[in-house]
Amino acid sequence: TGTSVLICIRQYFVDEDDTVPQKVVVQKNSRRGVHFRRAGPRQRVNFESDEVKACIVSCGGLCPGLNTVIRELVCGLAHMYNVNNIFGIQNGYKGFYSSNYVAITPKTVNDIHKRGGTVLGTSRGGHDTKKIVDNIQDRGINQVYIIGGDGTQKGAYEIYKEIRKRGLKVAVAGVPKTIDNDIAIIDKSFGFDSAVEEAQRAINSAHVEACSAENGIGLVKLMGRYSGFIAMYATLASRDVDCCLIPESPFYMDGEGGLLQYVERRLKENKHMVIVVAEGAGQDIIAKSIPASDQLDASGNKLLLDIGLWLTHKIKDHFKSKKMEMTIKYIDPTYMIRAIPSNAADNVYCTLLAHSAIHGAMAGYSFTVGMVNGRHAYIPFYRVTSTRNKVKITDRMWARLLSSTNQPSFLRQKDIDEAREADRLTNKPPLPPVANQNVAKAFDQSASASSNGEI
Ligand SMILES: Nc1ncnc2c1ncn2[C@@H]1O[C@H](COP(=O)(O)OP(=O)(O)O)[C@@H](O)[C@H]1O
Ligand SMILES: O=P(O)(O)OC[C@H]1O[C@](O)(COP(=O)(O)O)[C@@H](O)[C@@H]1O
Ligand SMILES: [Mg+2]
Repeated sequence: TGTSVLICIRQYFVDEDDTVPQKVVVQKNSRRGVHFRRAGPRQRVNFESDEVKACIVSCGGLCPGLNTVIRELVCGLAHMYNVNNIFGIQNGYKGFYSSNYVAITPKTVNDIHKRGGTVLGTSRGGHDTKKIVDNIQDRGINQVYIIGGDGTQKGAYEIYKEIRKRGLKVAVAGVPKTIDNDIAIIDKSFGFDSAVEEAQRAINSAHVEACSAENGIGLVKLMGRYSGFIAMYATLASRDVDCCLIPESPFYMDGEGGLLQYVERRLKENKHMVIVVAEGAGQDIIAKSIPASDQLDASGNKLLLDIGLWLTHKIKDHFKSKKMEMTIKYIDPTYMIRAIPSNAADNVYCTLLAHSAIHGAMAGYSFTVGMVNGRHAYIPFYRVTSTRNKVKITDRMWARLLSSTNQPSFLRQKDIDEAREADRLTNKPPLPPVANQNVAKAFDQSASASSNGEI
């Protein structure tokens, strides 16, 4: 009924009909395309302040900014909507049914944004939809804030569907977290900027080591299981990198146009070089020489072979066979990067995401919140979970990288054709799931089709 919305946000109400387009670059005669609900405070909210019992959980790997999101969810609920019944779920999804819920207040989270990690703890695996929703129901929780990556948002969608099935008045708000920046639809994920910035320190060290040796090579492995965004942006930011390898762009080692030939040429020209490799790059070529173990982590993610170590050995062996003096230093800064607190830009972004999530949950929506073309929007879960954001090697950004490093593209016509076909397929919108599950509103049975997150 809106009575609990405080004066301070009243003048900034968002019109219920405001939408954010998924695509801003279109052609003159393009169709209208997909639009999402614009995030922000509504005149009509679906909860009274004293009725709200909110909980917050963080899942998956660490990412700079997790504590900022937690802090701002708590402070935003308390200060904007006078909600004071807020609980932390410990150690990820399994904490819903295996640990005590911890009461949190603005006072207890006051300083946490200055620390890396998550004060709530996190984990992989342990998503048991029934047990989680049983606990939500038993404890009378009616707003669930879920911070996590692609796996976590899939889990949030399962929770949301179960809540709908049971007809509960519970809003589920997903806040997308991924240091790899691989979540679809959104412009970029929080923590990404901080990670790119911190990666510069590793690249600088690699450069110093490389420059100080005869034919020195500095090799840095950065995060990026399936998407090479951190590697690409860290390379573009640094200007010291001679070669960037990412999962999306296949490469080969031997022969004309191969990586080893390029490394040799670069050392002859420059006497040193820096290589940045995303952890998911070249997995297919390592698998040819080391039998892949096909091991999975607790969440079902494939455990990767260490491309950095493998490349180090291959490069060393190559120069040994050529009797050419060289030194290679391998740096893996993964956990040092993702454990830092978020930088100023990410802190602002985390704050806005948390506020947008709160406004949406107070209005009764269930969604993943995210910035889409610079505007905050409520995105139906299935849209963010059905595809993964990847570097498009047929796009201008990758072309910019190639012209900045001067590296060969390592691509054969077949690779380019495959990439074009993949782009064509990902540009096809995913089919909406079965009726009713597409609805971004968790309750309010009177809601018509226009209450979808997308319009
Ligand atoms: N398809 C899925 N359905 C339900 N829960 C999932 C699914 N995939 C992952 N999860 C759960 O989400 C959590 C985080 O997933 P994970 O892949 O480790 O990290 P992230 O969310 O950062 O990608 C884990 O607790 C995992 O059990
Ligand atoms: O060693 P862990 O904790 O499993 O994490 C490794 C993975 O975590 C990541 O940071 C991504 O984590 P998420 O899948 O949770 O977003 C990857 O870059 C890396 O592959
Ligand atoms: Mg993930």
